[in-house]
Amino acid sequence: MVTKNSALLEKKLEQTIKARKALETARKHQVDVLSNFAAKLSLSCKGQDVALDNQLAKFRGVLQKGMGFEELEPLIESMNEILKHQEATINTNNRALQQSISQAGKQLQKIRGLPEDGRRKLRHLLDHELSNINTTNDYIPILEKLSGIYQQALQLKLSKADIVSDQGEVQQSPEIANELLNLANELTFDEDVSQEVKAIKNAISLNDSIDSLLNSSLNIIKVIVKSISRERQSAQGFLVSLNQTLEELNSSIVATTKHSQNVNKQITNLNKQIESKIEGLNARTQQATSISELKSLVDGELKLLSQDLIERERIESEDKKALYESFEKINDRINVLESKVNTYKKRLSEQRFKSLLDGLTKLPNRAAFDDRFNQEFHQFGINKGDVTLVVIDVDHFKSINDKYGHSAGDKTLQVIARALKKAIRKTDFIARYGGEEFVLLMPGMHLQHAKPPLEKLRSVIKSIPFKFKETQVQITISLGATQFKDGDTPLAAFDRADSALYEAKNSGRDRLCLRE
Ligand SMILES: Nc1nc2c(ncn2[C@@H]2O[C@H](COP(=O)(O)OP(=O)(O)OP(=O)(O)O)[C@@H](O)[C@H]2O)c(=O)[nH]1
Repeated sequence: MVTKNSALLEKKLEQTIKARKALETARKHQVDVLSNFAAKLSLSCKGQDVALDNQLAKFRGVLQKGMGFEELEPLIESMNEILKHQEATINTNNRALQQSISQAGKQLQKIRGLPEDGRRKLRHLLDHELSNINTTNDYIPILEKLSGIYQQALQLKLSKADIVSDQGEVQQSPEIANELLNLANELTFDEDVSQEVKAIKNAISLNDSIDSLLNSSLNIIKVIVKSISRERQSAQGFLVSLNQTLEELNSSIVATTKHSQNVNKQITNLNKQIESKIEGLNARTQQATSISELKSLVDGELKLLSQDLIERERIESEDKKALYESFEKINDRINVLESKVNTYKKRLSEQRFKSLLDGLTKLPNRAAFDDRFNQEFHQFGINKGDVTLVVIDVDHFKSINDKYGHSAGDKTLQVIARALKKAIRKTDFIARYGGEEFVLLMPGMHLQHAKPPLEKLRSVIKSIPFKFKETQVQITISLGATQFKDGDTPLAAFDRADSALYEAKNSGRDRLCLRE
């Protein structure tokens, strides 16, 4: 019985030992997996904090040796302490990162001419994505997007600035060439500089290397200096002749005054003479004793008196004649003066008119547009009437220049300008903003109502039968429109129309886009 019991006990013991071994093996496996995992996890935390790195290295060493929990516990405690600080540091860093991303984004928003899709992405990123961040990793896609938009902006800037090759030599700069062309377009002081300006424009469009552009800039400055000095000479000439005429006028008046003073003296003397003769006659008539004596006395004195009176009349009539002649002369000189002043006034007003007119298309230029734009904006501030603003840009205009020459490009701009002017209302205002860009102001026109006439404008241009070098060419325009709204600034309104134009360009050109 005892043997049977002990055999049973032995068997149970064996089973228990086996179960315990299986449990230990499973436990060891679990501890190995966990240790491995903890070691990997600790490696991924590496690099955040030196003290934490040291503790983690020790931690991994202890795990590798398979030491007990007693050795791990103090390490875990000190790492916990470090991690607590680490969390606070990460939070502060994240806040700083968020702030700097937001600042960088706002800075980017200020860049003019950023493509519309970049501008939209940026707005979404700043208004929504940036405020929905929970972990540091969430910043990564945002930073990627931001760096993409930065690249776009950088490209935009680079295309505007000088591009220097790896070898250090300055290459082409199409944007500067554009600006110079616009400047050259405004040089329309006198007919005789128009040929020079034409030659400069040709040079700019044929070669936009920095050296050649510098040369063209120099030539533009020379034309300006020449026109200014001619203008100054002409102003000086006018002042000299004005002065001369005034001097002549003055000496005429002085001579006339002197003459009149002389005549006055002569007449006063004669009057005195006549008076004393009358007095003498009076005294002698009282002494006369007979009629015959009285008669001969009066006869003699009257003869003398009448001679004096005739003399006085002669002097007076000569004086009148001299005065009349002198006034005639003065009048002539005043007339000459007046006509000189009028000629100069006319020239000045022509100059002002010309300086507000684009030389090539004869449409108002950018300066004229700025004047009118500010005026309309001011008016809008007072009466809040509808004003639609449209920016119009000729599509692929560069290729016209490239394929058919700059003169063909010029002619195209003239034809388009004429067609645009013809197609708008009398109350609208169109100007050449620069290059192949036009701006249109439509006072009293609501943006939605502007759609049909603007679509018509687009199709009018599209249907012009351009022909270059025997080739029929269709030219299209893209339009971006907006309207003034409360709280606007001229710049904000213009930017809206401009970004609507970008949208029209980016979505295929030959179209109108509206931006409320
Ligand atoms: N003939 C001529 N060309 C001009 C004048 N002013 C600017 N340009 C040219 O206009 C072209 C404008 O080109 P881009 O700004 O690249 O635009 P685009 O070719 O019209 O293309 P999209 O606007 O993108 O459709 C440049 O080649 C300028 O040299 C001008 O007065 N006369």
